[in-house]
Amino acid sequence: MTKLVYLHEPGVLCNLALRYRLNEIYTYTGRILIAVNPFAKLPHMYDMHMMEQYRGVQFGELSPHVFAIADASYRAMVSENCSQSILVSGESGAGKTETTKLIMRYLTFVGGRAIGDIRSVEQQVLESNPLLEAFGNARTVRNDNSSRFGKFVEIQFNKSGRISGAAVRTYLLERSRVVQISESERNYHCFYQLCASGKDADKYKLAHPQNFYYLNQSHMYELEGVNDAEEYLKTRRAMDIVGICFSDQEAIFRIVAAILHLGNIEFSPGKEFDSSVIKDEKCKFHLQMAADLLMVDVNLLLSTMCYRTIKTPEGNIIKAVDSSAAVIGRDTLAKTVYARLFDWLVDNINKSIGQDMESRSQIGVLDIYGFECFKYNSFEQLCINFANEKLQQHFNKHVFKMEQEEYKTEEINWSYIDFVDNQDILDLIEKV
Ligand SMILES: Nc1ncnc2c1ncn2[C@@H]1O[C@H](COP(=O)(O)OP(=O)(O)OP(=O)(O)O)[C@@H](O)[C@H]1O
Repeated sequence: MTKLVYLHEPGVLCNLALRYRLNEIYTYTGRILIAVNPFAKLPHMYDMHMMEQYRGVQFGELSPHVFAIADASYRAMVSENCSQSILVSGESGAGKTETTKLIMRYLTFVGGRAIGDIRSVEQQVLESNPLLEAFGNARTVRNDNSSRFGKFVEIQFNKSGRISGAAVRTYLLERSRVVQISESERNYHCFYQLCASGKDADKYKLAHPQNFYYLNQSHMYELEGVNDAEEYLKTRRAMDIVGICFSDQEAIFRIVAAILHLGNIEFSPGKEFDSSVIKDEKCKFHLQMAADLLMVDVNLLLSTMCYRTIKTPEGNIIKAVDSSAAVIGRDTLAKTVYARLFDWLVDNINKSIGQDMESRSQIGVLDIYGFECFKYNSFEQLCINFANEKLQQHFNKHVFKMEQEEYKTEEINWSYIDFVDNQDILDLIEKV
């Protein structure tokens, strides 16, 4: 890209389109790799032979490839003894998650664990994917399996450059999706999986998703080529693999079911001004189910939604709230419980993969949503766009400065993947 005479948007797009037509999905802009989603399986691009070809080769010598980025990152870590990060950014459906998996595959290839290890870290991280996807992925208008959270996978290495552990950190789970979905989209996969699970669904008094408010705001219930009942079994298997015991698995799905029942609780105005009561018998049933599944007192659960506590220096004042505030309380509870469940799952996955607290250095792969702009944008879009802006500023500062010196290019904003000092990324994430 840097060899273009005029580096402007039409030139960049034309170059990408021409290369794409020649089946060249990767293009460099200096040290940054642009990947165009092929939406087709290209096994020859990622096989063992290809990995062998890129191993240890000077960056830029071979055709642009995601393996070249991973290799340069690995070599920089070994030779400079400094942790690295690879940032994978782009809009929804661009191919970030697939790219992350390819990077991990390559890193395991060059830095595979010592002989004797039964399961590689890549295997372990990949095996935990169905679980993360069941609880953190959903159908959007752009992608049937869109990750609704950011992910930072840290691959840890010992002093001989061998993988010694890994950890997955997640950011910005889209909590609002639990209680609100747009037309043609779905809530998180786990809800539909549980509804389709047969005996387990009966146990928790669940039925078709159209019966639950948190699922029926959009009329999209099924995904093409996906059987939710089978996916449920896969999620259960993934839980077995990461060592979540049967009773914890039961607790997880009790919480998922409780959230669906919570969503069906409606309120009517109470007798007193600005107060609310539960609407009818049907809602009472869902309230009782939610309380039973969460193992909490039913009256206490109701009062957490219909009342609020104001803390004053003189003590707490308990005040009734109107029915619309009670709905907000209900939704907040559902979102918080779900987000905590997700964090708990991530913790368990990390325990199962095993971290090396004494690792010499690490390569972090950040897979994070790109800029978003919808008809209605919420606080989440602000956070996502802010995070992207900060990351881009960082790259513009560190990477483009270097390139400008080298190639005299102008600053452009683009989706990129690249490697930088790992500590910078960690500091940045903390700030964001
Ligand atoms: N390198 C690739 N080769 C073949 N297919 C790909 C590749 N990258 C992406 N795809 C296809 O594109 C789809 C979407 O990719 P992916 O889920 O990685 O996007 P994403 O950027 O992570 O999206 P989101 O932000 O919504 O999670 C994949 O399911 C896959 O079919």
